[in-house]
Amino acid sequence: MFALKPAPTFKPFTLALVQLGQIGSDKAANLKHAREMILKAAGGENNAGSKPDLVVLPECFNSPYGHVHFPVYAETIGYTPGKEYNTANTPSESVKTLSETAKEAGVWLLGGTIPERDDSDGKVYNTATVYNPKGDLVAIHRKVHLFDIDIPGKIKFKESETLTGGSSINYFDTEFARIGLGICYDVRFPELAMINARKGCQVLIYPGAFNTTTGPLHWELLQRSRAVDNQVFFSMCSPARDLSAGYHAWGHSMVVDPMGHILSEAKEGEEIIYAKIDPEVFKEARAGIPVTTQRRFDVYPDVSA
Ligand SMILES: NC(=O)CCC(=O)C(=O)O
Repeated sequence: MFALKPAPTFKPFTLALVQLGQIGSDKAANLKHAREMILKAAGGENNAGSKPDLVVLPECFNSPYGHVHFPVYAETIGYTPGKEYNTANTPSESVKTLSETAKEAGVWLLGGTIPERDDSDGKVYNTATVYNPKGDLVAIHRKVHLFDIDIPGKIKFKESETLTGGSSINYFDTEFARIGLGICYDVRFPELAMINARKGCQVLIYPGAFNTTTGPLHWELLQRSRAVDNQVFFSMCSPARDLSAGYHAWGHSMVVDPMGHILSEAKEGEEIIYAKIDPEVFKEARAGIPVTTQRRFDVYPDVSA
């Protein structure tokens, strides 16, 4: 079992997902647009009725999505988990932009993912970065499971041509919840979500970019499954669909509650969606269907760690 500091008391909060469009080959333009949309999400009118506490961007928001692009757009972050990080001196223009924008907007920001080069090993990762409302970089997650698939006649994709998989499981604490991280294809591996849930995460959020083949089959199914099997809020934030791009993202960013209800869902285009996260729903789900206390680790001890 895990020796951890207790999770923060789960409090109501508002989540905003930015289903970002206009992601092209000009990184500076991508960053500029991302900044505008974060500020819009943080300041604009919304159906949740309050300023969001946490804003989320999609996977690979600063570059086109494809293995040939990752090394070209990769930036060095140099973040060590648990160590203070000075974003004022960061070599990464994406980290600088996200840090400044989180501070300007006064929100927590899960800044989607960017291709990250680790100078210590020269490897490139698909990495999510997280900022508090002061603009401090407080957590990263490197995509653990690389998206290598081949569905004949439909889609072939091989992130491992240029990316390396991360090797840690990550979450961050806010004043309203413990939030577990994953990235896109990571959602297909229930173990990752399960471990974060058992570490006390009440909410799991994965920037993602499914496609028009697997999206209609599994995007909603997997999110509702991870939500229900862990009795947590689960959310994925996609880029908008762009049929002129090399990769056609599915869109449909969504937020699911611990009973499997979809609280909010985008369509295909650029859109900001909001959801009120209510801890009562989490408590009621766990009290009514108490699987979190009914596990039989005596029967399956190999997954009890
Ligand atoms: N970016 C990704 O990891 C895509 C994952 C995906 O589409 C899937 O079907 O899984």
